[in-house]
Amino acid sequence: MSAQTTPVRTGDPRLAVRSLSVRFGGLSALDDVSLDVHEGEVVGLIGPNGAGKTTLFNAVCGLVRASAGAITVGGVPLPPDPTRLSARGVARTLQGLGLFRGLTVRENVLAGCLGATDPGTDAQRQLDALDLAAHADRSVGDLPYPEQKKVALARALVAEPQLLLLDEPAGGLGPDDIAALGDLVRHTAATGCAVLLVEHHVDFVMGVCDRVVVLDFGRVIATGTPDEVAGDPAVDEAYLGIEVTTP
Ligand SMILES: Nc1ncnc2c1ncn2[C@@H]1O[C@H](COP(=O)(O)OP(=O)(O)OP(=O)(O)O)[C@@H](O)[C@H]1O
Repeated sequence: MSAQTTPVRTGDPRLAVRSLSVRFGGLSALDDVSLDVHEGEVVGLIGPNGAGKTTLFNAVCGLVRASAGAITVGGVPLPPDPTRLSARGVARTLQGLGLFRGLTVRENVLAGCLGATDPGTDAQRQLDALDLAAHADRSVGDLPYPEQKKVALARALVAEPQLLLLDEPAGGLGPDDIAALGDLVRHTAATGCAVLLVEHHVDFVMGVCDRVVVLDFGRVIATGTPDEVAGDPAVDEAYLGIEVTTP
């Protein structure tokens, strides 16, 4: 079977990152990074530890200041204030869980409903959609880890974001939960949401993403469909740890 080729996308991207650089003192965490995520598209952002993936998420969320470059959502520059992101249709999950452990499942989901006109109804709809309703009034810390990951997703999805940033959503999950997660990510994209996904689980990334962007030492070293990226020797060398020899 021939490799997929990158589809030609028309129209403005939902997320546009242009020539973004972020420095921490003398360290260049991101260097001239550009990427797009379109409506209905799932883009994977992969790379070795320390490549700059979380820094890019933090820059999109206004948590770190760029030294150069621009970020727009829906063609409009993001406000520097991270507390206003949900009003701009941006939601994010965190590495690990990032849940309020002292609160119930429902209360955690309600935390994603800031500014909603009917947060109780929205939260219930999302709890039902992710099969969490039976646990709604339990303390979130009492749930098994995969269910807690689902609560974190529910909190991000409840406001029906236009741009969803997922930071290692498959981390700590077994094969069945990862398969269900893949279905959920594809379903979310099918509603028109643009999804940017940071993940170390390569099989998951290759199975769920339309395109993949590979970072190494803060720079984009490859971009394309999963097939294109998987066949790129620079990616094998930098990310998969395979030594590439030339004949
Ligand atoms: N607040 C910070 N202050 C100083 N250096 C930082 C800060 N945040 C990240 N870094 C550095 O920036 C580089 C990129 O880190 P980042 O966390 O974005 O990488 P990553 O690709 O997300 O890694 P991982 O896969 O391990 O999560 C690393 O060298 C890291 O040590």
